[in-house]
Amino acid sequence: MLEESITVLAGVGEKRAQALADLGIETIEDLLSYYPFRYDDIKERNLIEINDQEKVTIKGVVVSPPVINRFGYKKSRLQFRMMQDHDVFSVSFFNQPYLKDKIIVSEDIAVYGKWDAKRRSLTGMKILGANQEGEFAPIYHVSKAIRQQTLVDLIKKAFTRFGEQLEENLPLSLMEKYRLMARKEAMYAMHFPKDLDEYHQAKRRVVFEEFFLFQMKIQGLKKEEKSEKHGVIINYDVERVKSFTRGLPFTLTNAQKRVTNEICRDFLRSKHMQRLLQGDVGSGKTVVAAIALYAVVTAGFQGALMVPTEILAQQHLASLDQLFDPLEIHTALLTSSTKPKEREQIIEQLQNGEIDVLVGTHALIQEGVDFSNLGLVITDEQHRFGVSQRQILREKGFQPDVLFMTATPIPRTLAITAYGEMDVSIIDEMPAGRLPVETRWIKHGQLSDALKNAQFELQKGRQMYVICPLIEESESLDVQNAVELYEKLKEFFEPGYAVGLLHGKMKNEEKEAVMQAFKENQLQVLVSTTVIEVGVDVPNATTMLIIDADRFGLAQLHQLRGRVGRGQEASTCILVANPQNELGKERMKIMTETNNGFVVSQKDLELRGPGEVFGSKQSGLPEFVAADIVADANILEVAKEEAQQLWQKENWQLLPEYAGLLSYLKENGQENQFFD
Ligand SMILES: Nc1ncnc2c1ncn2[C@@H]1O[C@H](COP(=O)(O)OP(=O)(O)OP(=O)(O)O)[C@@H](O)[C@H]1O
Repeated sequence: MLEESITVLAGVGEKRAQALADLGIETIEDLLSYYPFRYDDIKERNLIEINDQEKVTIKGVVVSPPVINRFGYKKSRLQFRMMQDHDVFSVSFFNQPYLKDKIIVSEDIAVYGKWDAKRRSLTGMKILGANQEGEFAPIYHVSKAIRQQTLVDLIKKAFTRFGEQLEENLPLSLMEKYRLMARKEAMYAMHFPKDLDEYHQAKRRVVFEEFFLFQMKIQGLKKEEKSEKHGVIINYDVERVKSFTRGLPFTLTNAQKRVTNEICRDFLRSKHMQRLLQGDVGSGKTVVAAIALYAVVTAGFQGALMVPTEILAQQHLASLDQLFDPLEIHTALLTSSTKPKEREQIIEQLQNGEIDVLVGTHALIQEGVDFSNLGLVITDEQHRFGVSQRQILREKGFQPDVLFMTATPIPRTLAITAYGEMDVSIIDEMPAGRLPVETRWIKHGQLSDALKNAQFELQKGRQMYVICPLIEESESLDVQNAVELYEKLKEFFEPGYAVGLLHGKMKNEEKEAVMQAFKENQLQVLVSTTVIEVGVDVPNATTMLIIDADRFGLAQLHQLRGRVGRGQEASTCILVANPQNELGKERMKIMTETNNGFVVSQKDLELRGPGEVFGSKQSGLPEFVAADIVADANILEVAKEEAQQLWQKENWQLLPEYAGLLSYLKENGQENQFFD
């Protein structure tokens, strides 16, 4: 069975299974659909046409026995000579002495490696069987514990044993209409394509399948939601909402008023709200969320606000508590670190309706958390609240209105295509009195001058963030970096000003305590990794210093910069970077030239490509394995239309042509009401 654990494969014990699980591979099906992220071209090449330093596969005959030289304990070089046509050249393999047995004089061999034209030698990376099939070698994301070859072997084994069970899940009519490859062949070819054309065909099929299945779920859910007779109308108390808004510490911007009206209008309709609220960093989305939650409560419903991190959950709760009258609105916080006893109490109070607004991380919609009357779910960016989450709530009997908030401008058509129908509200105006953040780019050598300047700001009673980069390869290096910087800055600023440290490895309570101290101005300088990226709001912080700024993407830099300039004071963002390439320089230049998030995102798209920007978790769009919602937008559009049409067919579920599709959808977690 495809859902079986990978431990059924020979060679996968407990340890290896764990290493595979770390890569997200737990079942046979996971393994079969763990596609390579690129392929090495291993088409055999002729010596004459190869350029210096090119990675190639050369086929020839072995003309000298292999010789091994050892250096030190583990290092070695294995050398032999090969001949192609009448050309003889040398081949070296480093630190792979065990390959010796594969090199037999007078036999044919194919070696993949890097060609050094001057020396006429090949530095070997791999020996390929002389009858290697295909022109491409798949390259996977692997880990220390799982090597490329191990994965390839496992995937091949899994195909041999389970490949026959990969049943077709697309209806024949669609396969014919779009000339799609069969599922089994396509999945195999995604790993081991014979040639480029086969790869393209396989990819097209796999992408179509992903989009089509996704759209089937979305359209199915929509149809179901529409057919519910008792769509909820959230009849909020206009006067109370008005007076709440009047009581805010500031007047709403026109843009905030407009989007609030749009949301409130949705409440009064029985149709479910599915709205995307876009607004640049600091444009005041949180307040709009607060008004929406307040309105829902006045109508006797409960509201939930989901955010990606604990710190943010804490912070949002604190700001809501400040805005709401505690006698009137009862809020609570639920995250994965809420103590069991407290959690129990919260759950009870949710069920009996004592809690009006629940703020939390995704723990909020987990098993065992039941509301008494949930009317609205607001989710922050970076948070997926997709089909399956809606499904979970539906099963609990709720179909709340949903508001997604994001600072990343997702092109409208894209959002609609990806989510089904979605309305979009845009806050295109900053609160009055905001001064644009001045952004400067300096080199590392100028850092101490920048710190001295920053000190003037601190003297005025302001605060400062210092961001050190995330080192993706290693979380511990990351922490080490942050700690070193923290020590240095402590030396520089203390005793006059207190310096705090925040990084991903700290316990949640520690993080909260540091954040709280910074909010209360007990700390004036906060050294942090990117954990503060989204949503942190300390208006008194006016300086943001980003170390090695060229290592961040533009959208991320803009998010970080958005942490300052949130009050009435002039703020500065200093990018410290010695970029190694043009792209890095270009990024620094753009940041110093514009403060507009929409422009930054547009440039980010141009420089990094859509896959990087929208394929990433940041946009809050659904994630796909092989498909890319921007690059494959045409296929997405077609898949959406096809899914829509199919759902319009009366009882398509009963027709034999769709048996494969239906059983696939059922087996993949969609065995809920709307397919029965
Ligand atoms: N109309 C307004 N007038 C003055 N200040 C405002 C207004 N709206 C919001 N603010 C303040 O501006 C700051 C930023 O608002 P908020 O945190 O809601 O922004 P956001 O859009 O959620 O930003 P981010 O995407 O960075 O989280 C807050 O300190 C908030 O109190």
